[in-house]
Amino acid sequence: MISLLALHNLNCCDVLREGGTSMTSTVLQKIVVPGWPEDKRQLKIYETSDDLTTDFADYVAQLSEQTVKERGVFAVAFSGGSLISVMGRLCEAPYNQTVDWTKWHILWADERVVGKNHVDSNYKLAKNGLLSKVPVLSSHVHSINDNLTAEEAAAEYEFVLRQLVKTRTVDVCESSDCPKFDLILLGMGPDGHVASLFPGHPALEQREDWVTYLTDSPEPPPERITFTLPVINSASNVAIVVTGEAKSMAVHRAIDDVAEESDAVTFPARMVQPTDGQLVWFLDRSAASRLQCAPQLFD
Ligand SMILES: O=C(O)[C@H](O)[C@@H](O)[C@H](O)[C@H](O)COP(=O)(O)O
Repeated sequence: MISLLALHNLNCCDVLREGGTSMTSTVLQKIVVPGWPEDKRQLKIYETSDDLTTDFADYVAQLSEQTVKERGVFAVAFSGGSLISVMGRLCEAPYNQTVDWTKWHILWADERVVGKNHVDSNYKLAKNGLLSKVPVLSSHVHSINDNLTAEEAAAEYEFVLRQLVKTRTVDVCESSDCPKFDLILLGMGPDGHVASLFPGHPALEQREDWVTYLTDSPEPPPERITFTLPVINSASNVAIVVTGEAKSMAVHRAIDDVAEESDAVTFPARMVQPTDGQLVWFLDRSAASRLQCAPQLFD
């Protein structure tokens, strides 16, 4: 694994080269930025998708253990896409035995407004890829109502979320009054979208609602609901998992300091900046291949 800590002001950073630390990794490279809180932003780059998947499973399992100790529950929000197959590692030993699945409460950071059995359903994807294989309690799986319009489904999902916040099943963020998820798991599209927050779409601007809706998603299916940025940025932990060369330019725009200045307020993945929480990017080598902050990785 190659780990870069603290993503900004990388031009004034110290670079430390260390030996491999995990069983499968070959290189660990750590960039420490003076003045940047190392525990708030991390970028991890892996030689192989297998390295990534295993370290990601460790990360989720550790957060789950620590949070269950502290709060008695673990409130996590999933996205769709390839993230779910990465999460598949959690169904295997040792995680299937060591993770306290009965304490998990699961919501969706975004969902397509289709039936739960539809091939496009993020619920179905997560159910087949993870939830049906581990002892999560069905009463803790909070999926959207698939009998409603997108607008109604978003309003109802926000209501569900408000009830979970009232009981502190989902914690509350004191600075924003938004839900404070223990963990929000995101993928990223080649256009930089996260959850169903697409570049240039008004949903990206939404600051009042916790859950909003789209009927004109640039990517099919057109009708979706999504957490808004204030909810994502109020989480205790956010992980963004990205693999493949096709997303390397978006990774560059989301992370590098040299990217267009306007990207800070228009490029969704770059706008994921948890206020008090921690952000970890999990990348494979191909996805990281255009990162200017780490050219030494690719010499
Ligand atoms: O429902 C969705 O469409 C997703 O939640 C979306 O945000 C996804 O995570 C990205 O498009 C990346 O998907 P891939 O990893 O499959 O490219």
